[in-house]
Amino acid sequence: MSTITGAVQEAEVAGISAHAVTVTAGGQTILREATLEVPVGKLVAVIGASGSGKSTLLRALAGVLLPAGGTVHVGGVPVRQRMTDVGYVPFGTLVHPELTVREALRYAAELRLPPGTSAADLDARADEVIAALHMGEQADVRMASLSDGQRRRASCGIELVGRPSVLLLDEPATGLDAVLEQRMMELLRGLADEGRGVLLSTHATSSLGLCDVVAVMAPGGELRFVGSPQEMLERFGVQNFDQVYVALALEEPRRPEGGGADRPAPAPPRGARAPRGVAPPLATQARVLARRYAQCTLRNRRQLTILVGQAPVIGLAIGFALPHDILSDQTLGQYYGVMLCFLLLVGAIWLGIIAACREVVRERAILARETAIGVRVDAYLCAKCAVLLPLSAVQVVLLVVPVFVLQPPGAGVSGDVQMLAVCVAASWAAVAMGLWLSAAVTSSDQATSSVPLVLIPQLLLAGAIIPLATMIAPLKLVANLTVSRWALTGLGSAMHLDTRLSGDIGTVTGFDPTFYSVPVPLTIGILAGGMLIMLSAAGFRLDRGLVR
Ligand SMILES: Nc1ncnc2c1ncn2[C@@H]1O[C@H](COP(=O)(O)OP(=O)(O)OP(=O)(O)O)[C@@H](O)[C@H]1O
Repeated sequence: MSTITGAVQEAEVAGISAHAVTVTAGGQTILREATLEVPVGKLVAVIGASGSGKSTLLRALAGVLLPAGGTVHVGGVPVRQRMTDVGYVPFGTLVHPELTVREALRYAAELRLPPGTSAADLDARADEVIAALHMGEQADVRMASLSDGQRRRASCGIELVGRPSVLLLDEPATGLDAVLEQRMMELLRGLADEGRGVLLSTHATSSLGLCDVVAVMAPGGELRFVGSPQEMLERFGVQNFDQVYVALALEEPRRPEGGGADRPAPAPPRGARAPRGVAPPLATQARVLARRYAQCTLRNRRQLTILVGQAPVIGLAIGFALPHDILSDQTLGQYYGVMLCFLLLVGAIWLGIIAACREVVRERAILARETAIGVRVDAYLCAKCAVLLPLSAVQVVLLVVPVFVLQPPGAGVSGDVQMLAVCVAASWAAVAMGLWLSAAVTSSDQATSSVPLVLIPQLLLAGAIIPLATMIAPLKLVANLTVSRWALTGLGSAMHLDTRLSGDIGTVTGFDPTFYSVPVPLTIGILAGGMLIMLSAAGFRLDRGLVR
């Protein structure tokens, strides 16, 4: 049988220990002074009623949640300084459905193994983990096509690739049938026997006999008991593991015992070990993440077709909506010129926001995990931009060309090119806005339903429906901060609307020719600046929002 023993021995291994860890949330204590140790070579299970705090304990141990009190150490060093030593598999699966198992593990290896690891070693590491997980047959199957149990194993493999000395798994057996559950527990037993500390939370009791230690959580976040499976049966006065839940429900709330808070803090081992992991440099991270994102985007054919396909449809709709040859009309053409610019920018902003608004939030859990092992948020956002910006440039070309064919703006080739450039800049700023939105929400549904909140002000404040000159001063100030206002100025300037707008039409509509007399490169520069500001805001939001 393949093992990953050699890999574990290469690194200094150390167990994880929590002392008197307390977690509060929403004004309540959800974990009370929990003390627990997971030494290397041991398999530890945390059981307990739903809502008793098992996941909270794991998150605190994994360092993804900051406890209100107590300490968590790996090899004597605070866990937050040794995140790369801890493999954490939250409930559910942290995988990209578009990738195969081999590809996912290969990317994980690139992000987790030391910089400079050769391509052959990265491949070998992915193969080694596939073999250890007995997933040879599924190695080239996409995650989306795997069963739940197989996906869980693959999630576990993604963490194992980095050779963690501690592995924490939140309910890895939930939803598996009895046979698969037994196999999962045997796999975890094997991983512990190979020399790492393994902790899992579980509701399943049939395989608890495989564990060295069982920790029992009682409602209210109280760690009621820590000991061997046999000691647990004796402590609760029951014959089998299932009955522990019944006995626990009948007990009064009380202070922890066994491994609870009464124990003194475990002394850090002498010569506490330094963190092992050194994350790859920013550029390498950005490259790996961009490759992975591009691969996932290209594989998601239906989504890509919708994104790209809607651009010419919107373009044709704009082109046909305007009356034929109206732009050459001496009077109305000026008004329709403004409308043409407005519709183009609305299309460009729409395409940018829609392409980006779900792209962070849908992999938020993966990002949280990867930032914990050293992936940088700026590398992540660069990778998003490396894919989304070219994609939205293509969309904008497909939007603009039908419009120009059906309604030539009459600004000459250089004017057309400038208009195209402004539309691209507006869509890129909108991509950044979409990424910020995606970073600020917590679900894809929230992202989609929040799009009008950012889009409607862009429509109202552009200066086409309500001319800027007629706005009250505070609104004018806000309008000057919108993408659409500068895109309209840029497009109108490229179309020479300043000279085309006559006083008559201005009197009727409120349009001001000076609004369109800004150099086009300046408007593009302003849009680019806006894009950078919004990307920074997205990065700031992610930096603050991923770890509590
Ligand atoms: N962010 C939060 N804000 C408020 N309460 C929270 C938060 N996270 C968890 N809780 C509460 O803390 C308690 C423990 O939650 P936790 O998810 O750790 O329980 P669990 O034992 O893992 O449950 P299950 O077995 O159902 O997964 C629950 O009552 C939960 O509602």
